[in-house]
Amino acid sequence: MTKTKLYTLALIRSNSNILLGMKKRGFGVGRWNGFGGKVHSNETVLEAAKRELHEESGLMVNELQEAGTLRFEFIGETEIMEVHVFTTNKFEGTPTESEEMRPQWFPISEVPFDDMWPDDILWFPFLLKGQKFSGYFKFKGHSEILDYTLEPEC
Ligand SMILES: CNc1nc2c(ncn2C)c(=O)[nH]1
Repeated sequence: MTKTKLYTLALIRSNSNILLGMKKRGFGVGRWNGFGGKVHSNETVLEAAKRELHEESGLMVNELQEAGTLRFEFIGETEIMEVHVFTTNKFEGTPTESEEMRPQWFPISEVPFDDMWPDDILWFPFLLKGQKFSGYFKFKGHSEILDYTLEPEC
């Protein structure tokens, strides 16, 4: 019986740059990614997104725009990861390295997809255009996508 677990992912923009973090440990270690994590039972998805962003990057935000939803299945695992993706270009603070993440600004034209989750290159164009999206990815291990669906959502 598969169960869905909620996660958040926040991508912060500033002009033509995007803030990514190098994951220093745990799930996705060694890859650049947005900032996020698990949703606790006593908080909303939006509250979790803001909390995780601050914990991992030091940035504070008042608002986050919903950018899309990604669901991940990993062959052999019963949990479906449901990742709620957010974005904003309004934030306070300076990106600060945490135990989890080493933040770095990248020009949009230089997003290091080769060192990111393999699905990112597929849905980033929707994010960058401000087109909401919904995707489902079936992974074998952490680097092979067996199949996927990805569509714009209004
Ligand atoms: C499995 N692919 C994937 N997983 C992510 C991502 N961000 C957070 N998590 C847990 C991502 O971009 N791709």
